[in-house]
Amino acid sequence: MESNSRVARLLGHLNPSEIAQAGLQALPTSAPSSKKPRVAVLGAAGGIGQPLALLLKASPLIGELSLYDIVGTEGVAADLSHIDSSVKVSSATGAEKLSDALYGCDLVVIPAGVPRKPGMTRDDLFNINASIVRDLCAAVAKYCPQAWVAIISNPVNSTVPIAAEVFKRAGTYDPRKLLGVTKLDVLRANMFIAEAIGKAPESVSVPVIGGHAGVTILPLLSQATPRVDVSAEKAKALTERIQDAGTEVVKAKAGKGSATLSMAYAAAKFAESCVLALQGQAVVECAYVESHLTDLPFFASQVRLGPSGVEEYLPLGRFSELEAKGFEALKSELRGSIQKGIDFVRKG
Ligand SMILES: NC(=O)c1ccc[n+]([C@@H]2O[C@H](COP(=O)([O-])OP(=O)(O)OC[C@H]3O[C@@H](n4cnc5c(N)ncnc54)[C@H](O)[C@@H]3O)[C@@H](O)[C@H]2O)c1
Ligand SMILES: O=C(O)C[C@H](O)C(=O)O
Repeated sequence: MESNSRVARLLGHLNPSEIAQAGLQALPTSAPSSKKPRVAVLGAAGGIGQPLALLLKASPLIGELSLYDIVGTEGVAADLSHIDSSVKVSSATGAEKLSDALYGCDLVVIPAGVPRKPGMTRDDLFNINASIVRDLCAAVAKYCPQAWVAIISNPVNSTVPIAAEVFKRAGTYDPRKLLGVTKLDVLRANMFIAEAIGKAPESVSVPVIGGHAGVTILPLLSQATPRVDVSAEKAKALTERIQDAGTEVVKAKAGKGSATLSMAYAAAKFAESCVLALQGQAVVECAYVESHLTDLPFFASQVRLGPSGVEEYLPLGRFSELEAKGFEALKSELRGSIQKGIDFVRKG
């Protein structure tokens, strides 16, 4: 699996004809599946979990929705099960029922864990959320080792490396199927830029790279569609607003948690992209994944998803001066957060 993972990363830099010219063989890709998938939400009774479950229950792409939490799952499932959509809803509560929740899942979405309060950083959540993600991923490795795993729980910069280590230990690690969810950063970038340039948000697309915390969130305004023609000062202000957007919500909620509704929307869209990819469509998303695009072992960038998971890493492209500075500035924090996650599993 490890050598597969290295080849996958190498192949991520090459297009199919370069792969052929180099005499390399692409990794075996999974066949697309026509079956509507079974999707699990772990942390389904929470602030994100509930609206996410609602959006997935309403999705025509999902076959079964498996809801899991340590408390309150049955009520959420009973409520959702009255909605007249074909998605079958099941629920499981407590660690002894986790296996029931995970069996047969194609995609596992994890928003389990505590959210920030004003004055906290995402890293302040590490002490509680690291072990939650570790234990849930250990169960994924046991009960649905083939599933794609999308991690929302913060600090994402560390929880994704934690999940990778857990899967490596279990011998089930496939880096193409482990995705840190950074789509909310993209939605925010699209929205704030749309407001700034007077365009419809639906027509705006801004790649966001790096990680998911403060300065590690790096929106690439210079690569946005349509072109963003603003002063350097305005570009800096917009970049900082996107980087601080999570904190903006934490402050506004004044002790009652962090972004839940926008996150649920972002996660539902992301989950649908994963499902479309599983079914054979090529979909491009920004996600925080194991990567060799930079010298950081995990990095968020645009990736092309297909039936096997991440099938191509899109190039980072040319940076503006502001972005080049931002890229240098994010490296040490992101590297530290990645190492903290790895050490938690290796030394913990
Ligand atoms: N990636 C992102 O962009 C992003 C955005 C917003 C929030 N988040 C993060 O998502 C996480 C959840 O946020 P929230 O607002 O939904 O919090 P919440 O407290 O409202 O909900 C969390 C849920 O997780 C459950 N839970 C706790 N331990 C569990 C376990 N071992 N197994 C299963 N479920 C468990 C809780 O019972 C609760 O229902 C936080 O860590 C938050 O920082 C990430
Ligand atoms: O800011 C937070 O703590 C939650 C989330 O990471 C966000 O970006 O909204």
